[in-house]
Amino acid sequence: MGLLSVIRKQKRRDREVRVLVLGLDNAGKTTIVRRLLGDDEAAVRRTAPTEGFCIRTLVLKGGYRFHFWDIGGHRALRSYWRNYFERTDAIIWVVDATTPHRIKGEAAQELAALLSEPSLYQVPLLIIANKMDLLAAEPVSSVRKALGIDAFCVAGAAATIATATIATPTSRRTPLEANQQTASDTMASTWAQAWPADELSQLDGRRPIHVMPCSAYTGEGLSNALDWLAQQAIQRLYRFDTRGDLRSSPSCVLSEQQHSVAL
Ligand SMILES: Nc1nc2c(ncn2[C@@H]2O[C@H](COP(=O)(O)OP(=O)(O)OP(=O)(O)O)[C@@H](O)[C@H]2O)c(=O)[nH]1
Ligand SMILES: [Mg+2]
Repeated sequence: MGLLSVIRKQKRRDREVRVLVLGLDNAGKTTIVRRLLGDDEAAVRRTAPTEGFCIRTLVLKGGYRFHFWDIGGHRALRSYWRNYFERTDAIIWVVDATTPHRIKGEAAQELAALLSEPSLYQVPLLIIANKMDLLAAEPVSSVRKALGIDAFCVAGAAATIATATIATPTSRRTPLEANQQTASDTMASTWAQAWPADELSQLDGRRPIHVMPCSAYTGEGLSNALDWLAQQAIQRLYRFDTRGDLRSSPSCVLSEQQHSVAL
């Protein structure tokens, strides 16, 4: 039995899932993790740049322990990212949707490097287009385009991609979002169909990628994002479990632990 198989077997027994939360500095990684963990409003809204990393653990229904490794995204820290790649079960890549220039340049480059990592091959990737509460936020379709995700498919990087949208209040819509109003409203009512069951059974040998618009401030979109991630990660590690108990929602959170380390 290979080492990977041994590790997988152990993880399955322990129901441990390791999730790397990566992205450029100021993207909103720590805010997202705090929102997911249900921290109080003051803690969610008052973050400081992460100097090293912080591990937060969510226990989801079914006893699955999701360890979120929130790692600092400042340029000086990025060379340390690879120290955490080993035994990763899922990646959350966060972008600040109000910074199209950074998404197209720095973020796209870092993401491309990440996806070419052999140790992360086949690891599910959730891309969060964050800060959708702000008027300056680009629509998720533009974020996806700027990141160059489609090119990974064309280049044969074997990805399955789905994109979802959230319905932004009309008063807060950017001109671009307003143009997409009809499509956006339709998608918002079909969240559950964003990743059909068929898709899950076809993922062997490929990397599932999902692009989700969210606001860590309001929490909008995050529950659905976690839901997708949980299903992908668990399906990958524990493929014999049923999907019935994987539907995550805040009520599925049973406990949490915290551990921080500065580099
Ligand atoms: N308006 C708005 N601001 C946000 C949102 N998420 C995060 N922010 C703000 O963006 C800034 C950066 O957030 P962090 O969560 O610290 O960013 P980070 O990605 O962890 O940054 P590093 O730790 O430096 O890598 C903070 O001022 C947050 O309050 C959001 O959804 N909406
Ligand atoms: Mg941080």
